Amino acid sequence: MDLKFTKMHGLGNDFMVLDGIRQSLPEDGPPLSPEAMRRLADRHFGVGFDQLLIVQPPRGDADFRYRIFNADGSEVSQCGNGARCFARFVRDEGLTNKHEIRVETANGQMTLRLTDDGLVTVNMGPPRWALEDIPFRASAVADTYILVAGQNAYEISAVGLGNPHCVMLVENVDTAPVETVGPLLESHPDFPERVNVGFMQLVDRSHIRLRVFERGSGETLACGSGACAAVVCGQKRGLLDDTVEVSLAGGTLRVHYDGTNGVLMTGPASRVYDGVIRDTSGKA
Ligand SMILES: N[C@H](CCC[C@H](N)C(=O)O)C(=O)O
Repeated sequence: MDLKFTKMHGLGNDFMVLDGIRQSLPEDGPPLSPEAMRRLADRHFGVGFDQLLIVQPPRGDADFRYRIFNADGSEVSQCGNGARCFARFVRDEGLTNKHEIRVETANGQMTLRLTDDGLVTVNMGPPRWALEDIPFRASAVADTYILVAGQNAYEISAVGLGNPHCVMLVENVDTAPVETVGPLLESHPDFPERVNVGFMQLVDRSHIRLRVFERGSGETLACGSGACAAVVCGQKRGLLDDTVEVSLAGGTLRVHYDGTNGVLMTGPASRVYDGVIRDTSGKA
């Protein structure tokens, strides 16, 4: 079965986008076997991607259904950079002529707005601080927690943006222990569904630098939900203003949250090429 796809990225966080409207994909469950997805995610044996995104017809009153799989084959319910690419894809493909698009995810609805400057603003919904909504095992909700891992203790904040995030402050992201502490905390037992791990450097009250070790994909060049998580955690600690520029390895996102409505994330969405998978067994 040939499978058409489009390769896209949001600030270098890259995606394989499958059109589940004009080609038939399973209504639920993975579109391919987890081993086939992992193979296709490989940057030598496959297409190479951080996440696989699926565009599907809505089940309720939204415009589309939006599903997300990490490079390790795990299905998740949020991807901020992917949401911008989703909006760009459905517009470019003529699947909608709307500028404001409502998508349903496993976590509820999100609104994506394409603006005339070619950027996309995603309303990521409100931050979830309740422990069971992250999910995170702690004795009570707090601004920061001490997470013991290996021989060390780390001061982190924890928040849900439709997916779980922990965020720590670092002096300089360039020297942050992302490669070692990232995987250690990603699978920490206090995060029963694992967690995305953000390393945040404060530049000033309206500018941070950020690196994210993503659950199920490793360090990425950018993480949209991670940028939102870092900003709201910084705000909760009284360190950041309502609108913050987030500088990531792949570029800059703008995040706005003033305690009302939802967390608004604005940035670009790029289309790279279209392709066809001839062999979806994952053995090619
Ligand atoms: N790795 C994430 C999903 C992708 C998030 C990221 N690519 C974004 O832009 O938000 C998770 O397992 O929750």
